[in-house]
Amino acid sequence: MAVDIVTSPDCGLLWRDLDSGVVGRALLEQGYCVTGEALSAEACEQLAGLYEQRQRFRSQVQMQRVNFGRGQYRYFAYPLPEGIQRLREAFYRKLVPVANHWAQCLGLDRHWPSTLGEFLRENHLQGQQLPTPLMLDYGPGDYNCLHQDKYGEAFFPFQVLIQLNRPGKDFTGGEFVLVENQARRQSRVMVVPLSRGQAVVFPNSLGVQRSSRGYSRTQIRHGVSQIMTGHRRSLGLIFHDALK
Ligand SMILES: O=C(O)CCC(=O)C(=O)O
Ligand SMILES: [Fe+2]
Repeated sequence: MAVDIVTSPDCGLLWRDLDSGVVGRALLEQGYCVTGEALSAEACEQLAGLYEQRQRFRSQVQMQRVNFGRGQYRYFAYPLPEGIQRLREAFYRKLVPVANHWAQCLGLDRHWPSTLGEFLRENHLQGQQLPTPLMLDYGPGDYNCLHQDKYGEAFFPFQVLIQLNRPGKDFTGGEFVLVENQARRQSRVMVVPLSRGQAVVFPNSLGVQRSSRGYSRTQIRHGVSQIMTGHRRSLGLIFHDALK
């Protein structure tokens, strides 16, 4: 069946298979969670093609100019393409129980509302009104330095990255990586294997480690290793909006 990611998302698989309990356990035990195929090959191609439609984006960043690495990304403008809006809402709904459990483990005085709409209304009242879903575009030699996507006081503790091309075929290198830092410990690196259409759910900034006395906080950063050959595009879903 033909899909049109712009007007109607192809995320039936996601709603069926993405179980909050499974995601929560993977985040705690492994540090991240890779989903099954969140988007079909056709949906990935359509999404990757949106990058050329300049009017869909509010801004563009040349990563080299701001010392973020090498490559380019664009933040979508509101209203988001329908498919991206629905993906963002669907992921939020699945992740919010995990976020609230996370807050309990870490002793954070935070509670996230059950729908993305409510969460964003709160963000907007705090002045975080700019949409943060983005597409990234990398060519040979490009890379994305380790970073955290914080855009103000309001934040959601997880974010999602969807791989839109075929690793090993459309590009080589360009691995998505996470690095965990914990006080008085050496850093731990996680290289996340992703095929086209798969999504990874990962901590936005604060990680959780089980310790003998319960849970402790870690700092998580993410990035992309250098693309060796070909081109790589990805879709990032960040749930909090950004300050103007
Ligand atoms: O291109 C990637 O895989 C990383 C994207 C990223 O930094 C993000 O979605 O926040
Ligand atoms: Fe990022």
